[in-house]
Amino acid sequence: MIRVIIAGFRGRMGSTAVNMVLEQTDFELVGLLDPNATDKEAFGAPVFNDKKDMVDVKADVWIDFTQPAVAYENTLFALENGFRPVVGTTGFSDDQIKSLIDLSKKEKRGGLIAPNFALGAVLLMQFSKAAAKYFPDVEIIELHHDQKKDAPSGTAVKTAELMAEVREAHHQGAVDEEETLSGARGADFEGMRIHSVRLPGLVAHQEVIFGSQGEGLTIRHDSYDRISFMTGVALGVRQVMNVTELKYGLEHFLDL
Ligand SMILES: NC(=O)C1=CN([C@@H]2O[C@H](COP(=O)(O)OP(=O)(O)OC[C@H]3O[C@@H](n4cnc5c(N)ncnc54)[C@H](OP(=O)(O)O)[C@@H]3O)[C@@H](O)[C@H]2O)C=CC1
Ligand SMILES: O=C(O)C1=N[C@H](C(=O)O)C[C@H](O)C1
Repeated sequence: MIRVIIAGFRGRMGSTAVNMVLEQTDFELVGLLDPNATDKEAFGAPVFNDKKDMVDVKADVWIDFTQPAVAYENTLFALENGFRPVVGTTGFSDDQIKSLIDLSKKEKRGGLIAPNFALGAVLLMQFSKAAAKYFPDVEIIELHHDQKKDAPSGTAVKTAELMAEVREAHHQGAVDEEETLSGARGADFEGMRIHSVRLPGLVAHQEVIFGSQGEGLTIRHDSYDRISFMTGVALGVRQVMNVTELKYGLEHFLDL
């Protein structure tokens, strides 16, 4: 049995993850965290309001779908207290990811931070990296529900990071272009522009648009339902049991 804690269990993703964990015959839900929960128990597991009260919970994995402001401190807490983090929460800085990987190696503890657990989104990122080698002029449009706290999305940032590995940084668009309305050209990641759309009705979507001489290429992924992330979360929970360091990106556990 893999004993699992879920932080953020009342949220959109956390509640979907509760259902997923309860459905797996090799997972056991052993703890739930939410600062504003009033029940002492839910889904047969104890509920905590403060992570400091969870140090004695016997758990193997800490699933985290909370919010960007607490993602780093929660992951640090998990690693320091013997829980393997499987984190979907976004908003980590490069330095934070690096320091968490260093700590996990020191502790010899497996873990995963995945900006996107949907298998199609992971493929989109890999395909985008392959395309950027030959199509270095590229813009990202990410589209999400209007309650999302961070922009750009973690997926858009990771996509840009992967493309930056094979693409030389350069300015895109006219050298003398001018924004007559501030922000019109979006965020700038080494010259790649990232545009964030927030609308009710959306879940999570991304287009990566490449342009070249006389041709274009568009790669798109859609999560229509949060169930789309659960295959990846379940895979992550099982895989972190077999490794001794924290990985950044679900691709590390896929045969690509
Ligand atoms: N990697 C992936 O595949 C995916 C990642 N995400 C990311 O997951 C995160 C959560 O998204 P979503 O579920 O939509 O957000 P929600 O706002 O629906 O849920 C977040 C939950 O976390 C709770 N929370 C806040 N602070 C803490 C804390 N310190 N400890 C425990 N729980 C806390 C909130 O409680 P309260 O409301 O009471 O404050 C809320 O219930 C976001 O960063 C999002 O970008 C989302 C989808 C997929
Ligand atoms: O907030 C969301 O909903 C999502 N967040 C992640 C991100 O920022 O990339 C993953 C997915 O896009 C859904």
